[in-house]
Amino acid sequence: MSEAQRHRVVPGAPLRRSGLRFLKRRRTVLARLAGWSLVESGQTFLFGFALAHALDDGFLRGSPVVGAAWLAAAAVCVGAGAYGTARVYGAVADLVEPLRDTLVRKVVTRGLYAPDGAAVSRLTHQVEIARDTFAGLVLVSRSFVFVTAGALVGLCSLAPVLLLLVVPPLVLGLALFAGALRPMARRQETFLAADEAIATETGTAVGGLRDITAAGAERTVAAAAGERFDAELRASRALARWSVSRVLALGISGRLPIVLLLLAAPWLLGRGVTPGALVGALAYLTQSLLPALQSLMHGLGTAGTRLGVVLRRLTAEPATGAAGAGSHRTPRDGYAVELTGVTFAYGPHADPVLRGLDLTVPAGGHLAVVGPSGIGKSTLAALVAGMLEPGSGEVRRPATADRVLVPQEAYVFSGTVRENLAYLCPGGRVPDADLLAAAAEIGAGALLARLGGPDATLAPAELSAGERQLLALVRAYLARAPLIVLDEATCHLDPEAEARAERAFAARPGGTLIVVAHRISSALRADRVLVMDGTHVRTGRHGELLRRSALYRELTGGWAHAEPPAAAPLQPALAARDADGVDAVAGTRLAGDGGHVVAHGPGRQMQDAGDLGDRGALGGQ
Ligand SMILES: Nc1ncnc2c1ncn2[C@@H]1O[C@H](COP(=O)(O)OP(=O)(O)OP(=O)(O)O)[C@@H](O)[C@H]1O
Repeated sequence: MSEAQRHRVVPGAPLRRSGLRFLKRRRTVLARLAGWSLVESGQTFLFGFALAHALDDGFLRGSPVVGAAWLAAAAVCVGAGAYGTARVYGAVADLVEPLRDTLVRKVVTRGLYAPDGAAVSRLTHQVEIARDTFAGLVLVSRSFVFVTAGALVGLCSLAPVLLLLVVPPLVLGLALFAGALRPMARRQETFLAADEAIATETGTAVGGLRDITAAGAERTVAAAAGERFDAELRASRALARWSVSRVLALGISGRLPIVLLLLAAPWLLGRGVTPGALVGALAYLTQSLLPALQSLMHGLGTAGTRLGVVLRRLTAEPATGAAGAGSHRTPRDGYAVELTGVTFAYGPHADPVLRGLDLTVPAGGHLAVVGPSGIGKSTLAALVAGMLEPGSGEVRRPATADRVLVPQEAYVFSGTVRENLAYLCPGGRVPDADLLAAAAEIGAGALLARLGGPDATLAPAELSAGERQLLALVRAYLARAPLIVLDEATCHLDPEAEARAERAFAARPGGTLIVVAHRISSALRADRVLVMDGTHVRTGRHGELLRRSALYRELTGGWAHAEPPAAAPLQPALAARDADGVDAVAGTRLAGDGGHVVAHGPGRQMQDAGDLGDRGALGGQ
């Protein structure tokens, strides 16, 4: 599936709007860029002007010293222009780097909600393409504007009549180019999509060569690949046809004025235009205007289209119906998450991490997931949050906007505290009062004050891992998503801070909380605990599990009573197995459900419990 198919392509208008917003917010940088460009373009103006005066006032009048002085003045201006160019690059960097940050943020966010194999590639490759292309476009279009202005002012100062020969073809050629830009962009986009389709098709074929040969499918695969190549050929021909218009536009706007100037030279000389002015005008046209037009038309025609395509893809929403967000059924009324017969393995030949797992979490529930290291807790969290899709079975989860996963590694980016915290809020905005209240609830009030409040700028590298986690927790809290999944998201906090944050999430009215526990105290706070041990899953209340699950007793440090040390970190991998009432079959099974969560193995009828409390295992055991 190509990128274009995998993601809903955003029409051009929203992209343009966000582009304009991006530029509006950077008015100061743009002003600086314009200022240095003006310095740089001074040399354009002086180049033809000084040449004309060097001839008319100097060399043609037999005063070589005057002529040389004019040329020297032009040379000084070249030095000033070079200084301006150097500063221009600095300003361009200030414009381009924030774009890169914005795109990385978008891609990372989308990667969290709808990851696919190309997410990393988009991040590293396409963001770099976007940044470089954007920088190139800024340089080229800015240079065109200032060089053209410099040349036209120069022509006017030499003899206003010269503009009659230059401006009409220039405008006509630019209009032709502007008209062809959109159809050309569409052809370019089709070409890129066809190119990608070839890469995908051949990549798949190469990866499955053995299977193709074994199945005798060589002809079929070759025919499919052939179709892709034909499609690319058609796309490249269409693109080539439209590229002719670019050559035509360049000819009219850049080369026709030179021809007109030469043809009209006798007439111009007869109307008082000096030979020096003619030479100066020729210099403007050949040395400034034509190269600037060439760069502009090449830059906008190719790089501009490329930038448009890359930006649309980077900012596109995942397509409904594709793998990832959007293609799922939401849970039935009263439930936050429902897993039915879920099997998941990392790769086609790997052993499943989860096999036939059934699990329901009611809306408003608070579930803690415990188990030895590497048993599949994070995998379960990722399946619940929609970061992974099951190999078989079904996960019913809330829509993308209604669920938030907070991973162990907290993501904090350069920007203000407010930008970081409001990041998951609609429009990236939240009233300060809400922001401060959320921070206080989570226990990040002191941190916020120490950082300097919502407007302070964050330097992520200077924050400790715990501070980053606190910020990520506040961000998740502010998102007001009904389902929050904390995957060891508090592991760098001390037990008290962890307890405060978890309680804040659990106390949200109607909010569902799933916590992959780092310390056993997280299990004590939950309504229900899910114990994973690879072959079995047990759920129940803490006290009940202490009685019924040897593994749980091991994990809680061997405490047989209902109150183990609250802050004890969970023990690492254990070989313990539940001894009571467990199937020998490798598969998850219901054991000791207490009501809010149901987990059982394949072949069992799904049972959704009311609160059975200590009445023990559900029927069917
Ligand atoms: N991206 C991956 N590719 C391949 N295998 C993976 C991947 N992520 C996890 N695994 C494997 O899947 C199994 C379950 O991993 P998971 O991270 O879900 O366990 P966990 O219980 O959360 O462990 P921990 O408590 O150490 O975080 C482990 O054997 C792990 O090595």
